[in-house]
Amino acid sequence: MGEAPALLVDDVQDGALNGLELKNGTCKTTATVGDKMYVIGGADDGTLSIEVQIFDGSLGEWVRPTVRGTKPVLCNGLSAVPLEDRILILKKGSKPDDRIWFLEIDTQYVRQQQKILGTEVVAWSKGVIGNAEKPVVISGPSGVGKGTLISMLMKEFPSMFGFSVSHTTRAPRGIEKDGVHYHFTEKSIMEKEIKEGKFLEFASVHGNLYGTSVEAVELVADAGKRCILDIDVQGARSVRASTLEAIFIFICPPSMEELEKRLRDRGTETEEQILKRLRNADAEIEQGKSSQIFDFILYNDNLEECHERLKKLLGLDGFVTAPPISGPIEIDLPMDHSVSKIDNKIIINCISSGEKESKNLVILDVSSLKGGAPGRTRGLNFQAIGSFSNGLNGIDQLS
Ligand SMILES: Nc1nc2c(ncn2[C@@H]2O[C@H](COP(=O)(O)OP(=O)(O)O)[C@@H](O)[C@H]2O)c(=O)[nH]1
Ligand SMILES: Nc1ncnc2c1ncn2[C@@H]1O[C@H](COP(=O)(O)OP(=O)(O)O)[C@@H](O)[C@H]1O
Repeated sequence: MGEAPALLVDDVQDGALNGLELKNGTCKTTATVGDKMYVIGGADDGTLSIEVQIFDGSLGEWVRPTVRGTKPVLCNGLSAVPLEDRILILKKGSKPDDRIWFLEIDTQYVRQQQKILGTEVVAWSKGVIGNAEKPVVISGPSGVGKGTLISMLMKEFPSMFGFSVSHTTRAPRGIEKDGVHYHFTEKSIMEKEIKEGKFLEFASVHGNLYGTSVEAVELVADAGKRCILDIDVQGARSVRASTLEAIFIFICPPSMEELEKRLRDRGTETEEQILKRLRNADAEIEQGKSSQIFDFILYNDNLEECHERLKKLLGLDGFVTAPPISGPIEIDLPMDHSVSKIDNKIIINCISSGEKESKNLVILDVSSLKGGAPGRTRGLNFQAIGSFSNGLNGIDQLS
């Protein structure tokens, strides 16, 4: 707190209004919300990601907040539009799927993090047009067949589903590969990363630490796929309480005897580990059936039948290959644009200077935002209004 700012207050006050770019060489923009002015942009130390500093007018000092989420990488310019609890950031000259970001300043997640850390917190979340398919959370006791069912689904629909690769402190089994089945890690490293906010959820299961990193879920979304998470009941509860909207499925064994048989026949655990897993299974099944966490309970008696039922509840029955996934719609934002806001509509006035200079409008509707940090902000809608040569003629169509 109170550290020397990369930019002086006077520079900011002279150089920029809300959302306009500063002209001091490094690409920065500002947004003022209440007493706080957020300076967002490239750090002067050559860091490649977009940094955030806050000038708190009520204290008269600069604050360097704790920044959660994956930071966007630098670009040729930024525009900022303050919304109620977050700031919309438009990146100029970036790839189409990397143009819309949100800097959360007072969302539920940010307030929760502030409470834990006792510091000022902001969080990044990438914006997604429309509603991407919800991730699928699969839980159930050890040996019930979660991994088998997930493999079958991914084999049948390889381009549709992507697996969230968890971190774990347990040792790899014979055929397991680091980075594919799990990120095998050390307890001290994982605990440090948990403190740094890199995990969407984590839990101690059968004596080891397991967790889903925000990055694991984002990598699947980046590949345009629907994310599958294989996590325990505690993890499912944490995800349920987070902003990640998902479908929650609990897999039950037909009987405890059959569960024990499957675990023993799998032959991957020592006797001691098998007994620990069986002891934990009772409580997991009870919680899975009785808690309000799960949307569906599937009994995995006959494997093929269970696979079919899983496909049915994911809307995939009858498909030989996966139905086309409605990929992210991309908006084309030219380098030159100006931004304004009317109610819940962000008006982006694009200027493209070709042979004949033309202008067009893109209207981003932010009235139905869903999700957010840690993870994507979904539910953005947009409308493009055709080229016109002067003024803001098209704007009448908005209000
Ligand atoms: N909370 C949480 N649980 C996980 C995660 N990854 C795996 N698990 C759960 O940890 C438990 C043990 O997993 P694993 O060691 O692979 O054994 P298995 O279930 O017998 O195959 C299972 O209930 C998994 O669903 C994670 O990232 N977070
Ligand atoms: N419906 C089923 N009937 C019989 N064996 C099964 C069934 N589903 C899974 N299995 C077997 O049970 C063992 C445990 O399955 P696995 O997918 O590893 O469970 P989990 O991931 O839930 O720990 C594996 O050897 C698998 O082949």
